[in-house]
Amino acid sequence: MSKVVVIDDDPMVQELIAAALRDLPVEVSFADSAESGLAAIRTQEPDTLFLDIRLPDLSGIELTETIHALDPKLPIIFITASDDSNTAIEAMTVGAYELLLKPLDIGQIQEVASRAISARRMMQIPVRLSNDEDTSSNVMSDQDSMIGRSAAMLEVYKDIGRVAKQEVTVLICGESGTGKELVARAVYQHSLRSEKPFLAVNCAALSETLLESELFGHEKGAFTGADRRRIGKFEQCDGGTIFLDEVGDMSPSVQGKVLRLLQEQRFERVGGRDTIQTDVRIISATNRDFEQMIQDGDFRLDLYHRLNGYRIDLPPLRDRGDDIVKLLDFLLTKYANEAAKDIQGIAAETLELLKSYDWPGNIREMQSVIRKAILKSTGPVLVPDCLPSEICGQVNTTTQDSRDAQSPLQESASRPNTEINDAVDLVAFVDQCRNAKSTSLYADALEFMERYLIARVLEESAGNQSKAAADLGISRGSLRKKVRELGLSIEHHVE
Ligand SMILES: Nc1ncnc2c1ncn2[C@@H]1O[C@H](COP(=O)(O)OP(=O)(O)OP(=O)(O)O)[C@@H](O)[C@H]1O
Repeated sequence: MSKVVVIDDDPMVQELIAAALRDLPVEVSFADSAESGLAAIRTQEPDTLFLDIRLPDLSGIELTETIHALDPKLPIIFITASDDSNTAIEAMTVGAYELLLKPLDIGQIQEVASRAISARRMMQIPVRLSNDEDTSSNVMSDQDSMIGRSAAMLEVYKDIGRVAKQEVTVLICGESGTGKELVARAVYQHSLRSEKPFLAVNCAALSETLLESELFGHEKGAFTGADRRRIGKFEQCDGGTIFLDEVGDMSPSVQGKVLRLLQEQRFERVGGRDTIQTDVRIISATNRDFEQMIQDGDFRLDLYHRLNGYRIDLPPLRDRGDDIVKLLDFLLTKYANEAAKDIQGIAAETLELLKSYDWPGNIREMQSVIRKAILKSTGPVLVPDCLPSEICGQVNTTTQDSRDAQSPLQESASRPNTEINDAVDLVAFVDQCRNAKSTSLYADALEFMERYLIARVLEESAGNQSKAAADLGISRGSLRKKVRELGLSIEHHVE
């Protein structure tokens, strides 16, 4: 469970933060002075800190230096009553993760705390490159493991070792769900900047204006809604590492600005005149075909060369040979433990089906399939009935060779639309989760509902992403991200 410390002498603020964090899996401790706060940080070793800018014995900004000496990567969320942009700037330049203005809002506290805890997790939880025989014994350790000892994965581990300590940019390419974020974290954790922050930005999740402001910051009045100056990630992360996820989704204007930053290590905030110097290492990742994007004029060749100081290609799961079985073993133990179910293994027939499936959503899809199979299972061994029909059906009708020869469109035409059919009975799904004593019912039910909704809208728009995104009221980038996260496939719906 993550730990949060709140240093604020206002009991109302303490109460509000306690109420906001009540439903999150966090343990919260409170302190009302700089001195007691420091003691709490020493004993609790928190993952995130809420810090009042005005404390009775010292200012929060002054206290930050001591806190950073204790824990340089602790995300600090400053709380301030003043809407004074100088305070905001000072807070961000001493290394604040975020700044909250009073009056505080419960939803905002929850959102910022979740982001900070996840940022801390990325920096702190070691990524273990697992080429050991025994994967299941490591399941309970507090590490994120990259399972796999296939020749292709050993090359990836070697690449990480070769490049981590070099001060060059790294470009990680691979299909969705292949582990690009884990690789980025492993590079950072083994780098010379591992004691400095690591901040991730998903370039597909934000509109062009918001992405530009997220990366470079903005001046007050730079655009509608810019009601105060904001410090961007490149300024905030000086000395550290920025992970640009889905970098292929950047608009041409943001591409131009990132290129200049890479060439000169300088930039201006949106709407600003001051030139800001920064020193960041960029690791980026994409699941798009860069060569094709460059040919089509969608990505700048000069920026590609700058981002590609060293390229790591992650193989799709279907090309990782025996790693599939190791991953199945790892995930089975992990999710059976989580669901507190006594699952002893996978039936031979089920294993054959899982081995011959082509896993278009890679490891993320496998996680989802195994979690659901465990929930569905009524005995100690996973039988084919526990698998979704696209896995059960496929092996009976096509051999591996004939499938290799099929185009995605032929393949989708031969598949029943199980994403929609499997997803209609929410009541039965919730019943199954309750019977299995699931401890992640909320997340599971939301995923179940999203899967149905997105598959249905994609089906109705015949795979037209712009139309589907407009109908859902989300950006195309967010739609693509959701499709990937849920292991769905857009081609599957194209007529
Ligand atoms: N080799 C591996 N062993 C175990 N788990 C893995 C491995 N690779 C990835 N995972 C897990 O699979 C999930 C997806 O990984 P990750 O987010 O790194 O993929 P990604 O390539 O960045 O996906 P996307 O392109 O959709 O952002 C994560 O939960 C990650 O921990």
